[in-house]
Amino acid sequence: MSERKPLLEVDNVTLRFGGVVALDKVDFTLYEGEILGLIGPNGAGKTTCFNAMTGVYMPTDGAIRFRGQQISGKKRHKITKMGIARTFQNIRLFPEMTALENVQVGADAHNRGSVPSAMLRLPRFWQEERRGIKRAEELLEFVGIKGRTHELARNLPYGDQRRLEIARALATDPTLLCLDEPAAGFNPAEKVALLELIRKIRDSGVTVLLIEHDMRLVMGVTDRIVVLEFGKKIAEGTPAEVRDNPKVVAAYLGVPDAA
Ligand SMILES: Nc1ncnc2c1ncn2[C@@H]1O[C@H](COP(=O)(O)OP(=O)(O)OP(=O)(O)O)[C@@H](O)[C@H]1O
Repeated sequence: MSERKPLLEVDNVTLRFGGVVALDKVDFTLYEGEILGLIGPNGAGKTTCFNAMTGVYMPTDGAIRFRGQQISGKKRHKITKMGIARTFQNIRLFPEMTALENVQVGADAHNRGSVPSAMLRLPRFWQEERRGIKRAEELLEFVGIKGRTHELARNLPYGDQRRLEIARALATDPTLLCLDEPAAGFNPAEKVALLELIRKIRDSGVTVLLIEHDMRLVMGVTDRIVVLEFGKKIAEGTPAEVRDNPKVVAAYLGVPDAA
C-alpha cells in the first residue's frame, strides 16, 4: 500500500454556485490502478466534483492535480488529452451515427493527423483512418457490443448505449476513466455484467472513478470509497469501513448523526 502513486489529487476544493456551496473543502486522492467510488445522497456534490475535474467548472478555491500537474481551470479538451475521460449521467451519444462512428469521434480527441494531411488525403491520413477503425472495433469488442458495430446508436438497446458511451470514452486512451452513474436504469443481470466490465477496464491499466447509487455495485467493485454529503466529505475508506461508518448510515437514512 505504501507504494501507491497518487494519480489525481483533489486538494481542499470549494465550489460555489451563487449561495449554494456544492463542494466544501473537499480533499481526497485517487491512486494509480484503483477503483474509487464517489457516493453520497442526491445533491451531495458528486457530479459537481466530476465537472470540476473535467474542466466544466472551475473551483472557487483549492486545486485539482493530475499526475502532479494542476488541471483546475484548464480547458476540457486539454484535460482529455492529459488522460482523463468521462461518461455522463444522461447518455450523450450521436444518435444518427453508427456505434463505430461514435467511438471514432472519441478517438479524434487524440488523433494526431494534421489538417493538411486530412485535406490532401495524404497516405498518412488513410493510415490513421484505418488504425482508428481497427481501434474502434477493438473497443466495441472490449465492452461487449461488437455485434452492434454498424447499427445506429439510437437503435441500440439502452444497456448497449451505456456500453457504447464507455467505449467512446476509452477511445481517448485515458489513464483515468470517470463513470457517472453507469448502472442507472440497469436490471440486476446488467449490473453484474457492468461490474465485470469495470474490473476489466481497471485490469487493462485504467484507473476508475465511479459515481454510483447502487450500493451493492459500489461495495462489490470498488477498492475505496469517498462519501460526500451536502458538499462535504464525511467519510473515506474501504467498502467495509464506509458501510459501518455511523455518519454514512445517518446520511443515507436521513437521521441525525449518532456518532
Ligand atoms: N450549474 C449549477 N448551478 C447551480 N447549482 C448547481 C449547479 N450544479 C449543481 N448545483 C447544485 O450543487 C449541489 C450539488 O449538486 P450535484 O449535482 O453535484 O450533486 P450530486 O451528488 O451529483 O447529486 P445526484 O446524485 O442527484 O446526481 C446541489 O445543491 C445542486 O443543486
